[in-house]
Amino acid sequence: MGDPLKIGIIGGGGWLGGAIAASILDAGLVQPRDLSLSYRREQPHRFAGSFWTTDSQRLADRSDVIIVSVRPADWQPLAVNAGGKLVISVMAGIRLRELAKHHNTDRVVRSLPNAAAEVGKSYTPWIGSEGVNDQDRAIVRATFDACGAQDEVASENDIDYLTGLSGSGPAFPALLADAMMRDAVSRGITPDVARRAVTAVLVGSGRLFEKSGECPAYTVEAFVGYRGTTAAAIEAMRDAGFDAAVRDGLAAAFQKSVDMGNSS
Ligand SMILES: NC(=O)C1=CN([C@@H]2O[C@H](COP(=O)(O)OP(=O)(O)OC[C@H]3O[C@@H](n4cnc5c(N)ncnc54)[C@H](O)[C@@H]3O)[C@@H](O)[C@H]2O)C=CC1
Ligand SMILES: O=C(O)[C@@H]1CCC=N1
Repeated sequence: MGDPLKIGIIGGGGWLGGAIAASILDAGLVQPRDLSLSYRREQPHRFAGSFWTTDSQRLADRSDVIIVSVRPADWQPLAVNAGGKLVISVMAGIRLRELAKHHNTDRVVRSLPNAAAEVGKSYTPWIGSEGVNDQDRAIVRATFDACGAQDEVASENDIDYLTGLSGSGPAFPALLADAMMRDAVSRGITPDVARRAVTAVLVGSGRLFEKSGECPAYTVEAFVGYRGTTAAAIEAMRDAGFDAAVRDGLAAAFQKSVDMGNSS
């Protein structure tokens, strides 16, 4: 890649922008002095040695790669001319064509990390426009490998679907954890014990999946095969509509991403 890479993150003061900044600094993909971050109101007290600004055009002018990490509703008023540079969007819904037009560049990437970027465990699907070259692809891979794992996917339709599945994904175990905790507390378990138990279940099962690499269906069937407490729980949850609730939730997220693209 030759000269040190200069990266700018528009919305670097936010949740995801800050997580990406921390990950790429930790990975040594960018040096603090070569990282620029823009914010809207109050400058966050992090990333000492990097360049903070409220002027996102100035950020773009001093960067080779511009990551756009503002909320979709804040993107239309964001007037930043990338002048042909590589622009990587992490925004839900916004399509490649609109990104290219809006930022005056044919080198655009649409990506969708998730909140686990904060702990280096995001999964990030992405797709590039025709103008994206091999060196750009290497930068995108390095950026999102630093945040966890990444895949280049075949279509923007895949991104719309994965926006719900993996982009929104960390919210779903949180939903399950919340439901489990509330049930436990309603049955007299102390909130402290309930929280420790539920957290251990989530972290432990995630690690088990990562280690074994086995298909979730196999794990479920193995538990069902015991014909014990787990089978009783799984069957009751399925009878109450668990699979349909997941399917409907993912369909709603997919449709929302498509609708956001249509209205951007
Ligand atoms: N948080 C998440 O789990 C995920 C978020 N995303 C996408 O990432 C983007 C950012 O989301 P979050 O970080 O969660 O939101 P956030 O609200 O925490 O961060 C956005 C930041 O952009 C700043 N901002 C807005 N307009 C600006 C401007 N003109 N110049 C400079 N800064 C500006 C805001 O002040 C805020 O700090 C969204 O488009 C969202 O769709 C994608 C995947 C996961
Ligand atoms: O909820 C959202 O719209 C964003 C995109 C995926 C996760 N957060």
